[in-house]
Amino acid sequence: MASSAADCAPSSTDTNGDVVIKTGEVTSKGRAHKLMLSEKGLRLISTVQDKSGSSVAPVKKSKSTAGAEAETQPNKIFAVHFIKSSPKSNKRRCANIQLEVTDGSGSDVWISQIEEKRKEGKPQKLLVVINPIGGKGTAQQTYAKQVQPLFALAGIETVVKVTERAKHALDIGKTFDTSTVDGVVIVGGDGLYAELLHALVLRAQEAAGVDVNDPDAQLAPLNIRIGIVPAGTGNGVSQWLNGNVTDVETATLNIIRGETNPTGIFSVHEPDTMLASVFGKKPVLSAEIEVLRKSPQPPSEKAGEGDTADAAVSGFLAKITEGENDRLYFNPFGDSFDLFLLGEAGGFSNLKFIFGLLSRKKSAMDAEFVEGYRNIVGYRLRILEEEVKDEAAASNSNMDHHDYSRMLDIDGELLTCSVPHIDVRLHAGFIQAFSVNSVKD
Ligand SMILES: Nc1ncnc2c1ncn2[C@@H]1O[C@H](COP(=O)(O)OP(=O)(O)OP(=O)(O)O)[C@@H](O)[C@H]1O
Repeated sequence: MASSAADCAPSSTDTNGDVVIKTGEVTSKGRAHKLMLSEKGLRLISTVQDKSGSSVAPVKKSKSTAGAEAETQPNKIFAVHFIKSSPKSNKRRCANIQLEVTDGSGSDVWISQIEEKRKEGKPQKLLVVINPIGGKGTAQQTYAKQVQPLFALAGIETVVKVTERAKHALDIGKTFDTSTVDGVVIVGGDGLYAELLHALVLRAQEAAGVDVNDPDAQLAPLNIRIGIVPAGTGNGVSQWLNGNVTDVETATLNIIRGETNPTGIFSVHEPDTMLASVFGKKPVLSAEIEVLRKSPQPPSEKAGEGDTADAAVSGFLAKITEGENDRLYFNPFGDSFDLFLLGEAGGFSNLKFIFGLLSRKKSAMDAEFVEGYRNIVGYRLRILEEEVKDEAAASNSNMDHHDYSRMLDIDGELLTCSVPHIDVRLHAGFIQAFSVNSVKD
């Protein structure tokens, strides 16, 4: 019978001083290792060295021998799914390793003890919201083939909802009893994520009596963990949260691992109304800007002189960290953000900048027409209605300048302001997102 971690009294500590729960002998691809489960997790330590210092294969069994043993002995083979990091690229990727127990014990004991350890503070039950038409339209198949099997292996129970129409996620977020689950996971793109989050944020504020239309209101916390499995087109949020990759299995394992990091959201307001709460946004308009900085000024105070600029036609914001090797990192975990306004450089230069930014090239930031406001917590845009500078908009016969100047493109979704100014605020660390914080400072 498989024992639990509680049955196994810790008897020693490892070299890092962490309490060891269980050790044993295993082989992987014929090489011998010591397997150690400690308070910090699982470690595989190579035990046999050849003259050159690399591991050798001390155990070789014919297939028939292994088969015969399997009939008479407890199951010895098990697989461990894990995430490995690449120090060079700073990317995280999932991997798995097959281990064979060689010390006479069975794999069941290992599986149950690793599971016991994994479960501490980890999600047991999740709401999964799938957008069947996001991205390539294969989110349901992706979930069935790659996500659900890993959740099942980890013993995670799921409540699955497939969206039936646009904005359905808003209704799910408004009505689903989130106290019955340990987290909400979306299988879709940034749009679905923003919709569900928006509904959950509004609901939490309503319950706490917070006036969401006040840009400077302190939002009530969202007491539910959020995760995202990439199945959209852009998948920017998933990339930022999951160690710079848009890989389905890595995202799924991050959710199973249960690590969460406090992650910021933005709210976008026009006077008296909260238009959206989103992860990032790209306003497309001509405007004056007033930037809000964090302390020493309280967030509601205006920025000092010199922080007001005008004539931006579009902007992009995120907290951007410059790493090694011409790399940029988008950091959703910071307590401030950087706003970049794109001047009138022409479509190609703007596109080149955005492409460089999305490809995370540090050199993209050198473009002369980019005006950066670093370490800010919010801003106000006053839209210059008489100075719409986008020729495409000006030549669009279905839309006059007034309509266009009040239109916001928020992650691909168009919203129209009823008055010509908006407020944008960062709510730093507002949600607990299943994620790895792989951003280099
Ligand atoms: N069943 C559905 N039918 C039609 N539209 C839907 C349905 N489910 C969700 N949507 C809409 O799909 C839109 C986009 O979804 P999602 O973000 O998942 O994918 P995407 O746009 O391809 O990816 P990304 O936002 O990362 O670029 C959302 O605005 C949502 O309202």
